[in-house]
Amino acid sequence: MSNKISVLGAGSWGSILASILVQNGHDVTLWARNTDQVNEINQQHTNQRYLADFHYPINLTATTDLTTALTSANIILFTVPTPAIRSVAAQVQPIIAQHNQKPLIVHASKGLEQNTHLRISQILQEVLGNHQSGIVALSGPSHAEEVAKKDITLITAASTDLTAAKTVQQLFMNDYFRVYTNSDLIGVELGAALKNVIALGSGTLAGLGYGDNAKAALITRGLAEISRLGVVMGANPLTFTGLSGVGDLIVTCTSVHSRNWRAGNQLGQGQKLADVIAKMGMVVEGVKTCQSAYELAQQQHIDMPITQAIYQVLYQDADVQTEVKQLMQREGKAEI
Ligand SMILES: NC(=O)c1ccc[n+]([C@@H]2O[C@H](COP(=O)([O-])OP(=O)(O)OC[C@H]3O[C@@H](n4cnc5c(N)ncnc54)[C@H](O)[C@@H]3O)[C@@H](O)[C@H]2O)c1
Ligand SMILES: O=P(O)(O)OC[C@H](O)CO
Repeated sequence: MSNKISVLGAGSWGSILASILVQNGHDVTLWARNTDQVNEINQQHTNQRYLADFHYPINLTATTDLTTALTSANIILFTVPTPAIRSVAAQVQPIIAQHNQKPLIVHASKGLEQNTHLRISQILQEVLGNHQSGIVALSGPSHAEEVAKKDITLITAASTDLTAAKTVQQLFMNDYFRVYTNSDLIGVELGAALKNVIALGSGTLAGLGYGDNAKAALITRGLAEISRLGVVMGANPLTFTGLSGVGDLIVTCTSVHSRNWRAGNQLGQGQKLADVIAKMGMVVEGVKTCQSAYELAQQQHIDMPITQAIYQVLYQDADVQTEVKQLMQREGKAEI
């Protein structure tokens, strides 16, 4: 069955997810705020700033007009960075309030809101109000650059409403993109958000010249602290052994495609955070989410030493090498 899908946000992830949906036979409109970018997608079928040299399906159309993008959409996919979710949802809300049927709300973003510490589905629920079916989070190890090449990619569609998760699974499944379902929305969203913080740390270690032992140690102990916070927040600990947990942690902590890893790498080489972010020109979600994760850990009295060290570097101008030393010199502990 063909669906009418509105994809909000035309960065690397939104534009490639929109392409998959078009390839899978759906009627897709991509919404972006930048006119030049929309013209480029519609006329050249490229999006050079975000996915250089990739050609989008010719029947993928883009618009800067949100009302046009949302017209008769039965599914809305949010793919803007976390800090933009609330403002974009606030623009969507009055438009879909006029629709006879409530669209299914899906998001593919990875982060926690600053100050409120809310997960993305919570922000969407707050702004859009109750929906007939639950909000679905799409998450897992998936760099757009590899999906563009149709490399094999496996992700998870998570919702408290399994029917909604299965609908999203069917939308995206094809011979290179395989989607599982998961009812643990909290665990999937927390795994997605918190892995970006650990990936900043992994890049930093590489920038400082540490090797594979250090990387494996960081991934493993990073997973331990993600799970500790996740369980207190209501997640199923098993979710962190899945695609949105260890799967995404591995890819983001080891891939040169990762903006979070690359940002950390540059910090480890001594560059300033503001310069790193300015040069990236794309979202580095881990930076803002680190502050939320740090504050949540403080509030919940959860031991998250790696997140704390990264917070000190990002927000308190702490010396990176000193933070690594301090992590290593903590008192001996039991592993589990
Ligand atoms: N890139 C990937 O491979 C990938 C994979 C999985 C998940 N994600 C997640 O998807 C989300 C988006 O990432 P991305 O890589 O597409 O980011 P990006 O930086 O490539 O693009 C972000 C897009 O959002 C737009 N945008 C930003 N603020 C906006 C606002 N207020 N209103 C309207 N548009 C706005 C930007 O103009 C840009 O087009 C992030 O949460 C990221 O963690 C990315
Ligand atoms: O490039 P990053 O670091 O934002 O990571 C992108 C995806 O989340 C990887 O699964």
